[in-house]
Amino acid sequence: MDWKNVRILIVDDETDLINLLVQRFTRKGAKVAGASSSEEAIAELAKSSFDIGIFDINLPGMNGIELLRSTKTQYPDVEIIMLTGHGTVDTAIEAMKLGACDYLKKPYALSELEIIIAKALEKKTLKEANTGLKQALLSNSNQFTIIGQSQIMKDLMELTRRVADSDIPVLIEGESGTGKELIAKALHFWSSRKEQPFIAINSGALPETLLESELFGHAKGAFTGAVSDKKGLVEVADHGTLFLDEIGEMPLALQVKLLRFLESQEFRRVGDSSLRKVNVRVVAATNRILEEEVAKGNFREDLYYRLNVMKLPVPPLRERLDDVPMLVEFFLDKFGRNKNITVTREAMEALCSYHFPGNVRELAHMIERGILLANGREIEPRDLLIPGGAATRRGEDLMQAQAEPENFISLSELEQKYILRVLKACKGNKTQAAKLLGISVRNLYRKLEEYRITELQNRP
Ligand SMILES: Nc1ncnc2c1ncn2[C@@H]1O[C@H](COP(=O)(O)OP(=O)(O)OP(=O)(O)O)[C@@H](O)[C@H]1O
Repeated sequence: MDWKNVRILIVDDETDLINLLVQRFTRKGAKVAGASSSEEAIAELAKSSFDIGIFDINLPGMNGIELLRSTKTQYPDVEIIMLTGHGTVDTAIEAMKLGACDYLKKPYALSELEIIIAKALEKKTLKEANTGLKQALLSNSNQFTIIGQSQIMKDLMELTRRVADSDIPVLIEGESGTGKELIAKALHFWSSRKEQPFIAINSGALPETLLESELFGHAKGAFTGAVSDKKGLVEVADHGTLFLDEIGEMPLALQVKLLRFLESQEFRRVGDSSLRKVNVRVVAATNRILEEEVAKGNFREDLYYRLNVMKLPVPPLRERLDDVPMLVEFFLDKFGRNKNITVTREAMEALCSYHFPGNVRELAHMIERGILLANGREIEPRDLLIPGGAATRRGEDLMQAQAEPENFISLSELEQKYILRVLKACKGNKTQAAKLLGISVRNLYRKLEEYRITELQNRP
């Protein structure tokens, strides 16, 4: 095995052992860091990137399993080997379920550990080679979390589980950012195909000819630049799942070929006459209403009916606002790196009354940015940069001024008018007004004072 530049993180509370391993692996050419607690390990992981993590299960404070869980969520590409003590085989099995690539019982011979490292590295290299597939995204990570306690999400999860193991194609419909790719992953990782590849490709990202050769492969010389035979993604995904994102954008000519493939699992590489057969489960997603695309002539009706046999509609976030608090907690954990960052009640209220045109993706970005802007303190509504405050959706009319320059007013004048208007709508209730404006009550009072609005309000 070539140890050159392999980046390894060793986490063990026995510093002598760390030193021994650091010396040994560094001599071989690896770049090695050591940490004697999970907290130190988290800091190391934030500082530099690693290929392999070797974690002792028994660590003081946050234990190795928790460290594994957190690392796999934040840095899924790190391959992790767990070191276990006596009687912790159950924990080792749990670790494997959580995404550890292997485990070793203490005491162990160094040569044993080196073999396991070599295997982990091989696995990682293989994954990376696959990831290199042009325009395709290969995600072997079975580490995904779908948050959703609302009835509508529970029903969707239930349906997803029920259809996961069937081979029929599935159509996932939903607005952008609702979590369609997560549902596609769930369909794969909750099925018996889970050990096989999950290949995702955006059907709208490539011109027709390139997309065809990506999907079905090509023979050497099939077109300029086809310097060798190339497997299509349907072959790479053999026995696994092929996820066709943005299916509504697929060129019509290719839709015919896809339909043929769905019916027979047979295809021909571009420029090659031999018929090939694979076993692939196809999952497609769209943020368009395909039925409308069919009516407009942009999508083939026969393909639509084939895909529509099993449809999973993913609801927009505004239709399941009761999921917002849990999602907020989830993203605080994810982006806050266990620093226990919280949001103020006002911020949570502002989030719970926002309409999220960008759905869960927008919420994730808001929290990530909020953590940055709050810089260690509790996240307030202003840190979330909710577009125009929560009330904008109903305040659109203020934007409808005639386009003549003389009709426009200054921002502060607009703010003043807007605050007054919201206050009036809330019958003077400042808590409610602040909520609609997406600011804290304190901030509202500050603005009222600044604009002397109380006086204005009291005018006859
Ligand atoms: N229910 C959920 N729980 C946790 N994270 C979620 C959930 N839904 C979406 N996300 C996160 O939001 C982001 C967007 O989700 P995803 O990419 O699956 O959406 P999409 O519907 O496929 O979007 P697009 O149509 O734009 O491709 C991702 O980071 C995803 O992990």
